Amino acid sequence: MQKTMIQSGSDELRAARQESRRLYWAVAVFSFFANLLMLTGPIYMLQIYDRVLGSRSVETLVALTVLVAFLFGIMGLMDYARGRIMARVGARFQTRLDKRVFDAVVRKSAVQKDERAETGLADLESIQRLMSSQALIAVFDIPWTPFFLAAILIFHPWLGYLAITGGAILILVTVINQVTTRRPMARANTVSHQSQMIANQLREEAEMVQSMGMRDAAFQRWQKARDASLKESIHAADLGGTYSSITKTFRLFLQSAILGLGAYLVLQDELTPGAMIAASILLGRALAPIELAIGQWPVVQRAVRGWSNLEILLSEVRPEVERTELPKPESRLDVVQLTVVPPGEAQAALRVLSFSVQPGQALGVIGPSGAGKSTLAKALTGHWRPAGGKVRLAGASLEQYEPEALGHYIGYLPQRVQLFDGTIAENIARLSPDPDPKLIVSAAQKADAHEMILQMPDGYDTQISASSARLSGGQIQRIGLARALYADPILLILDEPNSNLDNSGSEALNAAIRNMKAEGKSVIVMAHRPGAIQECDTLMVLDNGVKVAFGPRDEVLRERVLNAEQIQKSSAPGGVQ
Ligand SMILES: Nc1ncnc2c1ncn2[C@@H]1O[C@H](COP(=O)(O)OP(=O)(O)OP(=O)(O)O)[C@@H](O)[C@H]1O
Repeated sequence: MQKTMIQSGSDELRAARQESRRLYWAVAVFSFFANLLMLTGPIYMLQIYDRVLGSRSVETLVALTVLVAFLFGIMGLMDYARGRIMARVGARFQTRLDKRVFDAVVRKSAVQKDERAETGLADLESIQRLMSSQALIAVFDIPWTPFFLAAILIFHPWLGYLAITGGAILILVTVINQVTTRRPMARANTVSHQSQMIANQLREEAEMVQSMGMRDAAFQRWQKARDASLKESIHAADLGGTYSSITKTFRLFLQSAILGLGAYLVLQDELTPGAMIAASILLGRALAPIELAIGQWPVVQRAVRGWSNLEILLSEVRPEVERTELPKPESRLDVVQLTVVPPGEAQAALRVLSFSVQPGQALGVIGPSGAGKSTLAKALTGHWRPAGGKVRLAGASLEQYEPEALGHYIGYLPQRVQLFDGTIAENIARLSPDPDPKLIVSAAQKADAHEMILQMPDGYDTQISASSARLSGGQIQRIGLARALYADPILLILDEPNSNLDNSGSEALNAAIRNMKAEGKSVIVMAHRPGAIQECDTLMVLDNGVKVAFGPRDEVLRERVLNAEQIQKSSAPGGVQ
């Protein structure tokens, strides 16, 4: 994606980060004092070797040690305080963006399966982890590295040169580490995510996998992805581990080397023993943040990847604009020259389709498989945006309504009903945190699900799972219908509503449609089975995304029967040419 195109997402992330500006300053101040107090150790050593050992004064030793203990105590407190602040900076960043990223993930996934949307929430968490990690604290310590190196330089130029060269080598290793491990780590992450996805899908469809004897084949498929993931992560871990071992060993060697060089300079009378020890401690301090950054590199890289994914996701899914609240509309639907192209497809699934549904009317939409019925349902619920034309509800196009409100005005029963982990009541109430029991029961009664629910072990409070293992297809469809009716919609869109219903279920469905009509509301039914269009006043026939017939139900049906007879006659031997 072009840099300019991800600008808005990038701005949003930066703005969220900027909100903790004051806390960063606080961390910087604490880091200043913590690092300043880091000098306690070297100064203590200087005093011990060059003063106490020379004067043999126990009082000085005790006084110095008490002072040092106090200063180390303060340093510990500073370090503890900045750690706590950074943990809160990370938490604040995540909380600030949780809703925005969650909305973007849901909105993006509702339209199309998208890898960035799949990892969106984990991406946000990875940034939070980095913000709360030692790696970010190291960022506040790194500016002190030159300062510590300069202090060594003051003790003796040779020691300074050795320290600077050592530091430069470590930084070089860090950069090489960054460059060489970025790709393998990203790859390891992608394949691990893929294998996880395969496992999830197989688990969700466990019943089918088991009953169709697919377990071995499924295992092999998963194992292939798992092996690839393992191979990549071993490769990434090997690389990362190599760099971390090199730096660790090199740093230890450097610490001895500086002591060796210091001892040589002491022998040459160019340095005091205290300065030799102090230089070694200072070197350790100077290089600690670099080593820490290398050790925490996977956290850094994951967060960097998370940041750039979120930049793109948030740029693609812009924040919802504030809309002027419209009154609850009357149930008049006008579809004008509607063209819909399914996401990721080049070809339109619905082409220049126009029709109207008046309050109190029910429209049936029929047509062969792939004709565009479900596509129409998705466009009418505002789920898929039109590539051309408009869908108007009481004169206003769907985009003018606030999406949450639109979800209440339009009740939708999708072709494949998916329930959530929770009670039946919570499912009917669309997971509302403040459900209305009267509305739940009334919706269930309208969907003829009330008696069925009462027969469940805990009635409305029966726990069901997303896989709906304890419910039959028809029961799921009835609960789905109750859910569609819960918010007292003015327009009901039913996609193959009776595919799993028995006779009494179909009758209840027709009663619900009749009820809606009597209340002056409208209904659109996408159907294969004639039972579902029994209550429809008008009928539309779709074929290959185009309206081929529209009119009063019986007229359209008669015409179709006549057409079919004519086609039959014409194809019969000796028929019309
Ligand atoms: N999510 C999608 N992504 C890409 N193309 C899609 C998607 N959903 C539907 N299509 C395409 O749109 C066209 C219409 O499909 P649609 O599901 O609307 O048909 P339908 O009339 O509901 O069929 P059925 O009666 O079998 O449910 C088909 O060619 C299909 O391939």
